Amino acid sequence: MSSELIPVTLLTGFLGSGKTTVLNHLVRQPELADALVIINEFGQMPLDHRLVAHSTENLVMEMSSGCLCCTVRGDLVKTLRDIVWRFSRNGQRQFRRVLIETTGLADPAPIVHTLMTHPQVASRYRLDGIVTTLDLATGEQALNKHPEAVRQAAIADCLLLTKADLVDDDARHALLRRLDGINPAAPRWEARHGDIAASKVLDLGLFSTDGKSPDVERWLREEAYTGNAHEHAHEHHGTDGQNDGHGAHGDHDHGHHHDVNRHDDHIRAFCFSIDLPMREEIFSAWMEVPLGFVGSNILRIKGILNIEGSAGPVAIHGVQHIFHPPTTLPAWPDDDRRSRLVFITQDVGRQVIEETFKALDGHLPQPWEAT
Ligand SMILES: Nc1nc2c(ncn2[C@@H]2O[C@H](COP(=O)(O)OP(=O)(O)OP(=O)(O)O)[C@@H](O)[C@H]2O)c(=O)[nH]1
Repeated sequence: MSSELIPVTLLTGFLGSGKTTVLNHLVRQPELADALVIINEFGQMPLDHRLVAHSTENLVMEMSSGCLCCTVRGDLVKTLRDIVWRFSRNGQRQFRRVLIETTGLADPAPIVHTLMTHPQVASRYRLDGIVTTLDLATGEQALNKHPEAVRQAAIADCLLLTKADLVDDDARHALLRRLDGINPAAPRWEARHGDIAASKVLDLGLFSTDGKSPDVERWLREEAYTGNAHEHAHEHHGTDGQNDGHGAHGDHDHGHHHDVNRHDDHIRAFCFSIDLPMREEIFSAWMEVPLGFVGSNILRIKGILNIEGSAGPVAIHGVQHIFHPPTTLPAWPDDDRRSRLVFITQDVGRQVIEETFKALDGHLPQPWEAT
């Protein structure tokens, strides 16, 4: 069962955005005393933690198939396999969760796919969440210049805004507004000199280590996607204390300048619902058709589905065109039995996805309306 797999947190973020500084703070906290950290072999900063393993990441990957995201990270598979016995004492595993720090330049998708699909990895681990650091001082520049910085932000389950000490409110607001377009649902927290509570970055998935029932509402946050790509509800849901980065962008000003070269102007974030239970074959075909065409342009999909004959909702979760094995949840979170899906894509509008569904099923999915 998914809740029994070892949770893995992926810490990603652009070069120099503060990943190692955050990691050093995290590992000092009791929640992470039994977390094993996998860091890149080339990382220069030492980590003061008893459970550390190293992995290699090839910065340049040559792909004959042309699909970078489908590269299986053989080195990571080996590391994830080996740590289970390397960090065992008297047959007892010494860690309960894993944190992986990626290199700043790497597209994290191959790592995500390795975690989700490699049989030896997926049978033992589950992706708990993708945490992306974004430097408040230079984040806008990184988003302008580097498409991988936009992708890292778009696929995040949680955004850590670092170097808050270096910026004024105007700069902070400008970056937050851009993030409304790139990733409207991920909670945002500010981290000064790496200071962030571990609880903010752990248990971001449907399952928590304490065995609580899945919190679908918090996980899906479809209400944050209402409206089109650049008209999201500015829904804030961080409440407690100094690291809450949400309060800072409560205005509804969408008057940012649209530069045609901005990578994030290609990002679309939307959601929709489907009223009637759907046949599993329809859903599978729907996923295959659009994904066959636009594969790597779909950055993130999450959803709960009402599949005919299934006792509970089926949770799906994909990064690009690779899906975590669907999980049937024990119960619906409320009386609403519609299937609900959220998408973050690059250059693929809602219409493309809707029309493909209509072609298979005969009617259009409905734009989501929060009830
Ligand atoms: N002023 C300030 N500096 C910070 C903060 N967080 C990190 N830094 C500095 O920013 C630099 C880069 O931080 P790292 O933690 O090494 O960033 P990284 O993302 O791990 O870097 P790479 O591994 O090279 O991608 C270091 O000099 C840190 O001391 C912060 O909140 N405020």
